[in-house]
Amino acid sequence: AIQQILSWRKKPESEAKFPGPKQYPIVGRIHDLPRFSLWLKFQEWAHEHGPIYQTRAVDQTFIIISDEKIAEELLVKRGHIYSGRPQIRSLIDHKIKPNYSALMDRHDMWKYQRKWAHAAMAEAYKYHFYGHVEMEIKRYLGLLLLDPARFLDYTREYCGRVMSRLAWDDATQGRMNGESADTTLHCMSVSGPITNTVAPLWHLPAFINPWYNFEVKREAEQKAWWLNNLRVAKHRFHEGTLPNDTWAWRYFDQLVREGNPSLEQDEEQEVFASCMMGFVNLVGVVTISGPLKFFLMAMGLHPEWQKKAQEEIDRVCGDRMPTMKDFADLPTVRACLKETVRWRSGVPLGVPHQAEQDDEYRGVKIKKGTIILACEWTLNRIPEKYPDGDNYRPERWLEAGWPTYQEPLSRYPNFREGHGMHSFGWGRRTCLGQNIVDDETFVFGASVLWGFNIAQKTCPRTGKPIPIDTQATNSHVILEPNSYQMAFKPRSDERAKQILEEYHSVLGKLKL
Ligand code: HEM
Repeated sequence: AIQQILSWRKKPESEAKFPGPKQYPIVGRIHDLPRFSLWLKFQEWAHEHGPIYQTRAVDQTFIIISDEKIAEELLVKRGHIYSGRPQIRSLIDHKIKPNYSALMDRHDMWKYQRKWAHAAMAEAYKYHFYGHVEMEIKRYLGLLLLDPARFLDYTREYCGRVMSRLAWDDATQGRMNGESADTTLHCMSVSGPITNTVAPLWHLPAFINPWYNFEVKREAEQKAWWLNNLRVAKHRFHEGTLPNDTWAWRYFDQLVREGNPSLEQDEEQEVFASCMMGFVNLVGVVTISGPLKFFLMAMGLHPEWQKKAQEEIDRVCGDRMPTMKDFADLPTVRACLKETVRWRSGVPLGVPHQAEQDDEYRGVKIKKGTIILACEWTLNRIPEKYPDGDNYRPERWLEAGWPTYQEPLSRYPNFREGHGMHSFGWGRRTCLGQNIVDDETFVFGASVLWGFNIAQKTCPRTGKPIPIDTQATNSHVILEPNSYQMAFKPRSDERAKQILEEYHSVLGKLKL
């Protein structure tokens, strides 16, 4: 507070500023920032103050961008300035530790981990993730048939299993992977521990600080779990039983090629490697399960689009289950998925960037340390690019005349290129998961719609559909919708039989 009062006295009156909401002494505008659905407040302010505005929470300045061009100018063209990450109060030293690739500052460790993960992902994409996505979907459909009420659980587990299979050849860790991701996301979100908003509480001494103690335990358990997985995988590599389509195998093979055939490493090196793989593994779960849960919701609420996609699938695949080979022929399925991620963003605030040095933009000085947020929720509702942005309109990707329409439809829309790629962030920090998002969501969407009709559940008392609040989420940085109900019915007895047969055919091959 004293620092602020002194800086007000020093500040020349005329210093140019971006517009923004009225700021109050000391608090700035922290008092009316909601902990849940914060993006709605940012959207409201964007309508009031324009595509770039600034606000303050105590002594931290934020610049909020709601325009693609401005975001590109700052976060891409000036990526050498705006690619840091801000401190999240309730995580410990995440800017420098190996277990937080996406939350580190840009230093050599970040560069190494990012390069490694990018190469591993690109290699696996060449082989469409070695068929694991298609194997896991057969398990998922079987479970959906047997126990449809648990569809939300199974959806997250499907995503966790694909990642754990790719990382360590151990899909059984998929459930734990999802839970661990969820807790980590809670701890790093404004909707999480109160210490993320009332930061001074974080500095209470450890013996009366439940938030700090929780975080120390959470982080230690997660790191120990990752390290154990690495060591098990190393043991299996030595034995010759670790499949070569895992990231762990790729890493050990690299060590061998670098002249370390015995894979001797000290603990620090092992921790580094286990965190590098563990983090990619972890970040790939909820990022995909959130959009998939919203996709099922959208299909239940928009039977007309469900029907269009099913007619397309039936025309192309008939009685066989869809696979990645059908990608080019199922644009309606892809449009429904792409529109889901636009309509209900999985990362609605974007991931914050931080200015690494002083800069000036449009005549306004931006200080080192300023946090820049390109608000994804607002970007997805810019009327010129996304007309009728509040509504679910997959036709914007399918029909000429819409600003986001792109040809050929055998290629667009997708999650790797073309319009709407701002969902995956900006410049040097762009998401590394686009390839797997493309495959995993496509196989999921096409297969579920091939096998099932999805409808809102009816209340047995009123006879009316049970309402779904499509905006109710956990408000994490990467979010999932709150629990909701939906009815799944196999589209025919024949399809149900096929789903069960396919389920049995993979049981022996999958780790359960
Ligand atoms: C629809 C799903 C997904 C969306 C919308 C999404 C979105 C994002 C966004 C907005 C960022 C921050 C970019 C920035 O700071 O400008 C990000 C970063 C990242 N994403 Fe994703 N993501 C998705 C799926 C995935 C998956 C499946 C993986 C991995 C398997 C992944 C791995 C990463 C990593 C490693 C980063 C950190 C990059 C860095 O800081 O250097 N993402 N993602």
